[in-house]
Amino acid sequence: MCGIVGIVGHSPVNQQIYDALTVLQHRGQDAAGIVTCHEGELFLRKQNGLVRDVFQHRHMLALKGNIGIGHVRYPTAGCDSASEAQPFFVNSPYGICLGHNGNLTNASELAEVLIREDRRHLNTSSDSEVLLNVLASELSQAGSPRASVADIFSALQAVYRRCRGGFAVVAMIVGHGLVGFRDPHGIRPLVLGKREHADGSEYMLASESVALDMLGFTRVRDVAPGEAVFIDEQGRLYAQQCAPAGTSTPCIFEYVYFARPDSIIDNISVHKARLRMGDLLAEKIRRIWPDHDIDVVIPIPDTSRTAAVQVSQLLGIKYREGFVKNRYIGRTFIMPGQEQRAKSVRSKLNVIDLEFRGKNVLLIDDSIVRGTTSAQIIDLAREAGARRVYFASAAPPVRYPNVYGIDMPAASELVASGRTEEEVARIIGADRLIYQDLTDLVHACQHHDSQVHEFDTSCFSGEYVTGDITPSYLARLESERSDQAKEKRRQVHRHSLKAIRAV
Ligand SMILES: O=P(O)(O)OC[C@H]1O[C@H](OP(=O)(O)OP(=O)(O)O)[C@H](O)[C@@H]1O
Ligand SMILES: NC(=O)CC[C@H](N)C(=O)O
Ligand SMILES: [Mg+2]
Repeated sequence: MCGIVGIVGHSPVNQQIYDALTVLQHRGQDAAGIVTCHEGELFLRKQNGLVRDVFQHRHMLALKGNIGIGHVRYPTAGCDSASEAQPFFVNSPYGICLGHNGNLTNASELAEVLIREDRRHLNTSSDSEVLLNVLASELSQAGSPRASVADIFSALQAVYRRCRGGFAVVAMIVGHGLVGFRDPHGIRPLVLGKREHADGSEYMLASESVALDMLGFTRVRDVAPGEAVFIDEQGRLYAQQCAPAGTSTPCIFEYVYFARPDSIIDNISVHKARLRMGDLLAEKIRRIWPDHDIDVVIPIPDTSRTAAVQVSQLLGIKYREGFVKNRYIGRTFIMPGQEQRAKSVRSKLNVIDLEFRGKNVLLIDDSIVRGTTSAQIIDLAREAGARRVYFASAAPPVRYPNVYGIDMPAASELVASGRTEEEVARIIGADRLIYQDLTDLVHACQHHDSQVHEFDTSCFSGEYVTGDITPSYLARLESERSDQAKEKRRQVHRHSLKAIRAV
């Protein structure tokens, strides 16, 4: 899940985009990039690493201009090399830069057509580079020295006809303006904000509203599924529905784990959704286990805290912080390899023994995906002297791959895939395991003014809203993107780099 941001302002945007990326850092820790434009010239800095490491003072000074876009990356396609950091750039037509959150499900077919028919060159295996080239190819049909707003929207209509999958995009056309668009199902989030300046209105697009809050922009609305917006350099906003409005099905995993709790996505407060997840989980525990013997509810920091507070309150059991998190270690789940993920859990979390000693503890997490966190945490709780260790997940079992921008490509790596809840409990070592029901999760995220009635629940249900996901697609994805396949590619990459240096 990447984070994207774009700003058209009346003063330099470099620091503002940097600040926005720091609050979107939880969406991608592998690479970061910013591109700005000043008097028709582009300034780009991108590299692997966290925002604070990628941009030094000298880079910031060089990022001139009142318009720009930024990206933090968590790879879901291609590889994790710096060459695939975003934003991407193509010089023809007009000069276009693009940052993408999501995953195209027909990227390889598109790449073939781009090379064979559109005569375009692709330099990486990134699906985002494919998306940029589809946009460039369609925009080159405009045929005029400067694309009109109508040309931009008609190019986007063609992009929607060609591209499948999940995508929220910010793009910048040199000397012209900022484009934002979102896939026809609205799987990936994109929100529009506005701020008044002495010289006129300023606009911002971002993955999450928290980035608007930080910069003093007011949340105007979410970009609608299949809609495109264009803001020219003078600060005029244009919007058009470019793909037939389908059913809006935002990714439910944003509410479970990805988004910050202080964000509002599709008019749904992530914080409130997580509170309701806690309420419904507590109700289920009460229903199926009325004579439980839980002494204390303990969250697994960070994301599960909101739900855990509610579980404790509704069950009338005390809440205790039993794990202390090292604030300098990032999110484990979005780290690239299993070895790194497993090591990080232990170095990230430590126990306060006295909260466990002699007690029956109920540990709460927002989700169990590979089981990396839960298995280690349960061991820690036992070592700390817990009598019984129960575990509850605020989300249902994750049994199916995600193909829309979350890197869960291989069913075989998901601890609940093909297993019953009892089997998962045995594997992670829990005395009892309780999962949220999917209908309850959906209820927790819905509310009457949100205008969202359905969600992309594919990793829980195996139902893919784009309708193009076949067993052979999933088999190919697994063979290309499992941890094992990625590690093999990294080795080859390392060797090839050595070979180049040796020459
Ligand atoms: O079953 P797993 O494969 O371990 O994945 C699930 C865990 O990963 C995430 O935590 P993470 O450390 O990434 O982030 P957080 O600090 O926001 O909870 C999530 O909150 C779960 O704790
Ligand atoms: N997590 C994402 O949104 C990833 C975007 C894009 N597919 C990439 O791998 O760079
Ligand atoms: Mg966690």
